[in-house]
Amino acid sequence: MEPILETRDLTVAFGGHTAVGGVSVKVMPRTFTSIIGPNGAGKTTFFNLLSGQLRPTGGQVLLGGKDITSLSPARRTRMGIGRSFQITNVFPSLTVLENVRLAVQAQAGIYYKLFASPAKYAAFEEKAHALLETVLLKGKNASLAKHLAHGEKRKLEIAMLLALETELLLLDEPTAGMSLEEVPAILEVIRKIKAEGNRTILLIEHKMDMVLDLSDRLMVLFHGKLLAEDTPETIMQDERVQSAYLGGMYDDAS
Ligand SMILES: Nc1ncnc2c1ncn2[C@@H]1O[C@H](COP(=O)(O)OP(=O)(O)OP(=O)(O)O)[C@@H](O)[C@H]1O
Repeated sequence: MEPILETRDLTVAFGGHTAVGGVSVKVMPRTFTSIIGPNGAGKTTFFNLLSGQLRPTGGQVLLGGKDITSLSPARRTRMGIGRSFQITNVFPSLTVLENVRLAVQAQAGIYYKLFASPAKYAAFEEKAHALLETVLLKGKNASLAKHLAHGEKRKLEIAMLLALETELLLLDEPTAGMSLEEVPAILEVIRKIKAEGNRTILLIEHKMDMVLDLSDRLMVLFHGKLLAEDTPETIMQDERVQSAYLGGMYDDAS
């Protein structure tokens, strides 16, 4: 099987500082890969290189075997890379359902005509309902987005990301800023998306219990370099990873 995503010697330097250095990985379709590493290891920068927010100073990004290194973020989204912050806006004064319906409409290419036709409108709304069910936010359909709790807002963002229907999902710390009580709900949402089985998911996450629960593969970034890439079992026994742990790699974990 061909990898859906591949990086070859991917590198970006800011001034004299190499934030991501020579990272070569292959991600197989419909797998779940978590990217771990301490603060400043280059995880978000690596995502920026995949989604096109940043251009590398060296190396390549390939999607389905095609070199996409010079393509814009919008082109990459159309080709199948979805990243949560690419959603331009959660409209705070619209309801949860309206926000997701607009994301569904945008994916269908209907931006300006709010009511294209009653049949289409009903189909968009039905899809929005289904997405809200996936992210366990159905009870909040009628709430205004601005009234959601932080964890619920993240769920809304995930529903809007799913509306893009990209095969690849880049999730950058979906539990960031959440209270401990909110974390299990997000874990359940991600588990559910994984169980649907039709996506390739890359997750940046510090919460190791969550990472071990979800991942088929782990990538460990350390000072911008790929320290290891393997199954969670092998990674957890890897001496280099262990010494990185002992060296305080996860001091910041919560
Ligand atoms: N636009 C930029 N200009 C200069 N330096 C940058 C830029 N973006 C990232 N860096 C630097 O690159 C390094 C990697 O940062 P990055 O945010 O990718 O780390 P991270 O692994 O995602 O960390 P965290 O876990 O804290 O989110 C850091 O030293 C950061 O300061």
